[in-house]
Amino acid sequence: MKDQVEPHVTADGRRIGGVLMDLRGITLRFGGVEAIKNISFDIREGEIRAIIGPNGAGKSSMLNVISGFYHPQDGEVWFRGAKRPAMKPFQVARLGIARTFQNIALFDGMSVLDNIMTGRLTHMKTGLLSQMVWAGPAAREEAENRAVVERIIDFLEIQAIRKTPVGRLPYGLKKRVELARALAAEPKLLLLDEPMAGMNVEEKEDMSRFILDVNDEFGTTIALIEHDMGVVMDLSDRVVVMDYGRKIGDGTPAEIRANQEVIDAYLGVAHD
Ligand SMILES: Nc1ncnc2c1ncn2[C@@H]1O[C@H](COP(=O)(O)OP(=O)(O)OP(=O)(O)O)[C@@H](O)[C@H]1O
Repeated sequence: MKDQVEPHVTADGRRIGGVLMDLRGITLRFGGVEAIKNISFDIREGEIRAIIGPNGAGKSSMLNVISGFYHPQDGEVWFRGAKRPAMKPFQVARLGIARTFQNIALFDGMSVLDNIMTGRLTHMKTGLLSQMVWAGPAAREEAENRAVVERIIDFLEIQAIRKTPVGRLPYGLKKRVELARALAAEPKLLLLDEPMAGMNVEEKEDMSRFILDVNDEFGTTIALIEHDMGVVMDLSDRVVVMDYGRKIGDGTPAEIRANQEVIDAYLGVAHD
């Protein structure tokens, strides 16, 4: 379906724009293991893009290339029309790419609010010292940061737990706080590493709704890895399928469902 890769408005009224991230011929090796084999695909502005594949296919490695945790031996990463040089993850974050992790990475002893505030660090310009003495620019910046965070807390419906230490929260809410922290960075591209892993049906429904709302309301482009096939097919505009480090499918959920190589490699095989 050629028209799906041109800028267009989706059936539900969302605007999909030009290429935001372009991965060109990415190859990543760990010693003798080729985790990613010459893979190319793009992520378009405003879309929800899924990366799927059986265990060990190379999905996490690909997400780690996108977020700057891994540097591919071959290939190019283009972001917002420019070739991205090898960067440290915090530099990639400053470009406007935020992520969540497969295993929740929050500070258990800190409140929900403070955890989400850490997501603003990439935006902070004033030094720690001026923040401590509450000097003018620092106070203004703090107020701006608080405003962004408060909006996200409202949006994700976590007002009631804002003061609660994260360690005391049930799993589904921790995942939501992690999403909130990533959103606090106001990313152009949000990377979600198995956002539904370990969730019950109700929690999955909530998380799906929030992902769709974030994309719709903030216009955030989202790339996600997810094992739950129903969720992937419902949420995504386009899906990349990996198997043994290769790309074996790339298209709309309907195209992926009809792709024989994908069915053989993945969909027909019970997972987990
Ligand atoms: N840090 C590493 N060092 C060595 N080998 C690695 C490393 N990370 C991944 N690999 C290997 O690269 C391949 C792809 O792994 P990766 O974790 O990216 O797959 P995945 O599709 O995310 O799998 P899963 O669904 O199980 O999380 C595997 O063979 C894995 O063993």
